[in-house]
Amino acid sequence: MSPQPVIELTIRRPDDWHLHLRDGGMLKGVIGDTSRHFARAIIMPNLVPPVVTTADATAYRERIMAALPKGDRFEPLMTLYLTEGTNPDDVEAGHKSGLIKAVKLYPAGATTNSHGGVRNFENAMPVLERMARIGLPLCVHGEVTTPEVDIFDREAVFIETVLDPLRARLPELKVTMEHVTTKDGIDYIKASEGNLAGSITTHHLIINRNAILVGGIRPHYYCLPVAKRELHRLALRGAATSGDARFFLGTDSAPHVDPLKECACGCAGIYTSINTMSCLAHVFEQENALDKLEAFTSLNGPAWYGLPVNAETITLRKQAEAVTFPDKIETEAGTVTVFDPMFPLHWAVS
Ligand SMILES: NC(=O)N[C@@H](CC(=O)O)C(=O)O
Ligand SMILES: [Zn+2]
Ligand SMILES: [Zn+2]
Repeated sequence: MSPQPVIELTIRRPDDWHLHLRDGGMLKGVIGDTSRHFARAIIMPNLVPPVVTTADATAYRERIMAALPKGDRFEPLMTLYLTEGTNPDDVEAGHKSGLIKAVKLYPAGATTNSHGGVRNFENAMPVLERMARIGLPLCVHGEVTTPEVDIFDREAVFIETVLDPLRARLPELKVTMEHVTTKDGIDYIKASEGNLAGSITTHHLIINRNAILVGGIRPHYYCLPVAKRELHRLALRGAATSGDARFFLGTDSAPHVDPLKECACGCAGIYTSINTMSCLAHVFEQENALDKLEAFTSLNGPAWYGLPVNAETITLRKQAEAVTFPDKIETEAGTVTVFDPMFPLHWAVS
């Protein structure tokens, strides 16, 4: 028998444009899984209490750097959590200092730790106007929270009733639609004239909503926005593997300890930092688009955020034996279940 051909792919070192690192023992337990492969990441500010001011972000950045494994090089790109009381001058000063790379909009009640988010958008307009003026991107969790709107429709309704009117009012504002999960979101971004881009997670390229509900309720596939129908997954895959510069990776890796996932009211979030690059190589190979992986993970994001691409590279190698990842990782905060893509992975990062 002839040996299996080795397929190798060298790409610029990737970045993660949407990441939850948490704090304390969880931060220490998960950061190495990101810094192993990724050079930079947009750090989500939904801590308890949230990262609201430039001073909060400065202190959080220091805690992240202190938790980084020795010898790893990693740059956290800090964000601020938009509240109705956010001070535009503080945002501008944080941006000018180089610390703040984006401001994050959570509609109040939309997701984990979003109760301090925005209820009345009028109250956030002064900050949004300032951001439009200084070119600071707004990252949005794009879901409405209206109880009458079905959870599977919340992204589409957000685009129509919140995002589109906001963009019409502030055309200069740069908006990143975070973790796009629907064909509606993909089509909206593709139809935009500019100032709009979208991040796509690893898991939404792999699972549809069956993963959560078929054969039993599976809390480790529950995240927000919730995974949608197959047609939406296919639209996401098409966009991610197209090379279109408006789409880039934001893993939304969102660790919660198992007891908070496996209970009567489980938290939303999927932990993918550790096996994301292997999963993505698999997906891009399935789509015959390995030549577009670098654009998605390493080129389109920096271009959107106005940052240089990474000088270093990583090499992905396809091997005959499956690459194994732990089912769970142990952190000082507790055990975290790792995303199971439900197929064997053969791509290893060397
Ligand atoms: N994606 C998730 O399901 N959860 C995120 C919040 C978020 O990104 O909406 C979290 O912080 O746990
Ligand atoms: Zn979100
Ligand atoms: Zn997130």
